[in-house]
Amino acid sequence: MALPKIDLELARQSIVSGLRKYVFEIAGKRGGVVGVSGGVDSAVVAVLASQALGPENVRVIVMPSASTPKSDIEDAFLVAKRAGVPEKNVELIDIEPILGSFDRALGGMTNVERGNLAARVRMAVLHQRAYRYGSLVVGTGDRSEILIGYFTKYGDGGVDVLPIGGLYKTYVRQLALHLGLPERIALKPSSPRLWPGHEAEKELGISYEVIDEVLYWLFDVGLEPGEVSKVAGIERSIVDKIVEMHRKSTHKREPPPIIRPAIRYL
Ligand SMILES: Nc1ncnc2c1ncn2[C@@H]1O[C@H](COP(=O)(O)OP(=O)(O)OC[C@H]2O[C@@H]([n+]3cccc(C(=O)O)c3)[C@H](O)[C@@H]2O)[C@@H](O)[C@H]1O
Ligand SMILES: Nc1ncnc2c1ncn2[C@@H]1O[C@H](COP(=O)(O)OP(=O)(O)OP(=O)(O)O)[C@@H](O)[C@H]1O
Ligand SMILES: [Mg+2]
Repeated sequence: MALPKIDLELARQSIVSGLRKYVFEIAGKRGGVVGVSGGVDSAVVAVLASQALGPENVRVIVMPSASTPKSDIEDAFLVAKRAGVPEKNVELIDIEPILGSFDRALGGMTNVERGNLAARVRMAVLHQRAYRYGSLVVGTGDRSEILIGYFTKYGDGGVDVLPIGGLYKTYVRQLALHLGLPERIALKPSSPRLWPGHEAEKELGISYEVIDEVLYWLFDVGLEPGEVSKVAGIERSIVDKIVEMHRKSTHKREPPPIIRPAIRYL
């Protein structure tokens, strides 16, 4: 069985009104800043942020590195246009020189170290811009990535609000089509592009179709792993791997534990 269908228009409306309320009323800010990559998550968030906050109150920052394909940069600009964000609010910031200076200062890095650093450099840029414009950093993490910990701690995880954090990747793709985004973007294979050729499903070793179905049975229905395997017809070892990804990434979803000192007032 595949994931059940959802009312996409209801999801859209509730995210738009929730985001508007959070940014303007609860946080008391003027707008939102979004890092747009050319991938589906940031495309959907850019459009929803524009609908929620007004296109003139949204800033789009495109931040390629050496491992970003040119076609992604073009898609990112197309997304900003489709979201109606005025050209003056769209910025291209090449992060390669910033990464280069870290490389020199740190004496070289592995692919993974450099990739996670790229995510943290983007986070730092987004917060600098957000502060300047009296805005919030609008995050692009989806429910699948959050539940399995597939994001860089204090990198793409270092955001102020998560409009699609309650939607599995499968639903984000459907919402992208519902919002009228091009199929090329809505159906683009998910890729963090943290190193050349880096693709999410290759690294994870499981497709999002399977991940989302397992997460649905575990977290929405509340079944045990053995039951999930039977109901979904998915090998037990795959279900266990997803459960393990969730368990091992608990620290990414929670604030750092404070080690409580023993205090005796004298
Ligand atoms: N048990 C524990 N309790 C508290 N903290 C713990 C910890 N274990 C590790 N840590 C800390 O966490 C750090 C490791 O976490 P982290 O730095 O995130 O590193 P890590 O989870 O190893 O790598 C990030 C993963 O997210 C993927 N990613 C990143 C960015 C974007 C996207 C995307 O989909 O676009 C995907 C990336 O491909 C990679 O698989 C360690 O350096 C350590 O500081
Ligand atoms: N080149 C980039 N320019 C601007 N922001 C980026 C860039 N690469 C990554 N980001 C930011 O990091 C986030 C995490 O990347 P991620 O790859 O998970 O999202 P995505 O590309 O929008 O969608 P998908 O996960 O399907 O690839 C992006 O949504 C975006 O906010
Ligand atoms: Mg991507």
